[in-house]
Amino acid sequence: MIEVKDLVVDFKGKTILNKLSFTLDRGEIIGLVAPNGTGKSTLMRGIMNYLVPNSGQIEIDKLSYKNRREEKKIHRLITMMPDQNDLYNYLSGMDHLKIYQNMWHQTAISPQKVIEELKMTDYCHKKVGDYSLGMRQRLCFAMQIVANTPYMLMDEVMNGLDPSNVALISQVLIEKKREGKGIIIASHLLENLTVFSDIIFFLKDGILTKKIVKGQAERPVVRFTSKKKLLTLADFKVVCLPNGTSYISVETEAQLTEIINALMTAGIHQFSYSPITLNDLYFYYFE
Ligand SMILES: Nc1ncnc2c1ncn2[C@@H]1O[C@H](COP(=O)(O)OP(=O)(O)OP(=O)(O)O)[C@@H](O)[C@H]1O
Repeated sequence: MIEVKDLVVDFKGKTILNKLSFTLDRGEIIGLVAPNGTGKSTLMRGIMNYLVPNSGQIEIDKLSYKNRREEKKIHRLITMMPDQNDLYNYLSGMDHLKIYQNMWHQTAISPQKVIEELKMTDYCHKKVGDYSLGMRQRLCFAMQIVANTPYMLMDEVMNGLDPSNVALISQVLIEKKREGKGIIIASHLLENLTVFSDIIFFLKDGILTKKIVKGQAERPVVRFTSKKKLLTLADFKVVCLPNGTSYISVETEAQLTEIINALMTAGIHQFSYSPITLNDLYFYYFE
């Protein structure tokens, strides 16, 4: 289990993480959502001990960064997905995978198997300098999958991938979860995060403010767009999002009927009724 307790990170007097706490079990995926520059990478770098937090505790399977020996043990248990800038243009994809296989020889799986699974057979022997953005991204993901550590941190794993590759990597993530991996994924592809995450956290003001749990339906809402900005409708509070959508929360069936009648009376005939979406929640929390 990864346990983060009261983590504080300040940069130049600005508090980025402010007593942030959470736990991650093996066999669980946490999705991390926040606007650019909020602290997602800082949190991951803190968990990897790539930066020294101002205060707080980080434990990984009860090990902590208290000395070099424990740090080495931790880095056999956890990897952060490499960044595209870490790749060597003059080496092939296969070379990179072999380096990772050697470095994490205690846990590593066969690069060949991963290459087939990620459909990289056609290009894995070519030099990385000739790869497209999406090919490089798949290689970074493949490197972490080869290392095969029990815990994996992934910052923007879907960066630059087309929809087929997003679907492919989502499937691999689900498989990894079934194998018992504990994974944290920061992503701006909100709907995609719901495909594999067990819990999605919104990071705001240095803490995890909103927790969305898979299988627990969010409150239902009636969503609509109207030319005129409405603040209320028949005594119901209307929430106007900056993406042009408005919604009204619905608590009972009777309320639903009342809201629909009010919308019709106001000349609004197009609306939908469903649990609030992750996109709507994002705008509600961050705009
Ligand atoms: N080494 C550093 N020194 C000073 N400030 C830093 C440092 N690293 C990050 N920051 C600042 O901390 C804040 C959080 O950065 P971070 O990279 O964690 O954001 P993020 O949520 O991962 O963003 P993105 O979605 O763009 O990747 C930003 O304001 C950034 O400028």
